[in-house]
Amino acid sequence: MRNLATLVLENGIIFHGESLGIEGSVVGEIVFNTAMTGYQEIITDPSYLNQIVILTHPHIGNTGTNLIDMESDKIYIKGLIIKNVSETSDHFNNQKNFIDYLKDNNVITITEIDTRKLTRMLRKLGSLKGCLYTSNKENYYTAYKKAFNFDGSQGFDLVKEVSTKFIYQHIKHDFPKKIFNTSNIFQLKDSSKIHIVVYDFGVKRNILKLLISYGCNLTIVPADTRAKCVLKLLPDGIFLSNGPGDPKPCVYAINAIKIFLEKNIPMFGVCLGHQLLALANGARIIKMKCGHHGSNHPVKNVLTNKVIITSQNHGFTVDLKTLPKNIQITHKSLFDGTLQGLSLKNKFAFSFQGHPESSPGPHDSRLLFNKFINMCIQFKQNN
Ligand SMILES: NC(=O)CC[C@H](N)C(=O)O
Repeated sequence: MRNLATLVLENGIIFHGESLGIEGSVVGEIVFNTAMTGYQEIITDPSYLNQIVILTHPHIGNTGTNLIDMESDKIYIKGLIIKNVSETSDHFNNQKNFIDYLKDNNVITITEIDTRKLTRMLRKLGSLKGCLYTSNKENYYTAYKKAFNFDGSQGFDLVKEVSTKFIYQHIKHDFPKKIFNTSNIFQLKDSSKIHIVVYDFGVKRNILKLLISYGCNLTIVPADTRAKCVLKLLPDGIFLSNGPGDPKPCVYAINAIKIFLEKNIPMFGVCLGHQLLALANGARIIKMKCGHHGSNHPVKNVLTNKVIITSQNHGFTVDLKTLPKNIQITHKSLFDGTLQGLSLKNKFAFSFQGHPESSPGPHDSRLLFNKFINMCIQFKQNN
C-alpha cells in the first residue's frame, strides 16, 4: 500500500490518490499533455518550469528512463499527475526504473486519480492552479490557500531561471554517438560551414543535437546577451529557442531581436522564440484557455495547404488580431485556428509555435530546420 497524495485545485475541488513515497508539497499551474510516449523528454523540458503536469496516457513508465531522452540536465516540472505508474520497465535503452528516477529526483507525484475527469475539467474551465501534497504538514485548507494565492505564470520572467549563465560552444559532432543517432537526419551540402548562435531561453537538447547533426558550429548564449555581443560572433544565423513562462517580460531579448531584424540576419524562432519574434514586430501575446501540450497536433501550412502533425507545448499564443502588415501567416492550428507559424516579409526570419525538434513527437515539422539552414547558407554566400 502506497502513501496518500492529495491534489487541491484553486476552485476547491479535491482529488485523492497515492504517492510514490516522496514527501512534500508543490504549487503550480496544472497542464495536461496528451502524448502517448516520451514522458522523460516531457518532464525534462525546461519550458515546463513551475507547472504540474498531467500525463493523460493512462499507463506511464514501462520503458524506464535513460540518459539519451533527457531534454536538459534535470527534471523541470514541479509535480506529476498520472493514472497508473508502471512498477517494471523494459526497453533496450532502459537504465533506471521510472519510479526510482522520480524518487531520486524528489518529484512529488500523485497516481491512481481519474486523470480523464481532471483533464475534462481543465478543458472546460481553462488552466487551473493547484497544490499537490503528500506530506501531513499540509491539509486541505492550507493547500487550497496556496493554490488560490499562487501567482501563475503571467508577467513573470522564468527564462532567466533556466537559461545558461555562460556562453559555450558545440563544434560539430561532439555529442557522444551513444546518445545521438544521426541516421535519420538530413545533411545539407555546405551546412558544415555555418555558425549559428543559439539564444538559450530554456533550449531543449534535441534542438542542439539536430543543428549539430547538420554539421553546424553552435555558440549558445544566455537569454540576456546583448545584440552587439552576438554580432561580434559573426553568426550566419540566429536560433531563438523554446522556454518557460510569459514571453512579455523578456524585453532584453525582444530588443536584441529588433536589432537582428534591422541587420537581416537569418532567424528561426520556436515556441517562446516564435512569440518573441512576434513581440519584436509589435504583435500581442495572450494567455490561452488551456494551451497546447501533446504530440498529435494537426497544423496546416496555409501557403501550401499541407497538413503536418506536430509536437506542441505552449500556454501563450500570438494574438492573430494584432499581427502587423509585415508578418505573413504560414501555419495555423487545425484544432483551434490559432497562429502556428509566421514569416517576415522581405526578411530572413520565420518562426513556429511548436516543437519541430519533435522530442517526443512526429518528425513532420523537422523540415523547418532545413529551411533555416538553407537561409543561413544563402546569407553566408551573399556576405
Ligand atoms: N515551449 C515553449 O517554448 C513554451 C512557450 C511559452 N512559455 C508558452 O507557454 O507559451
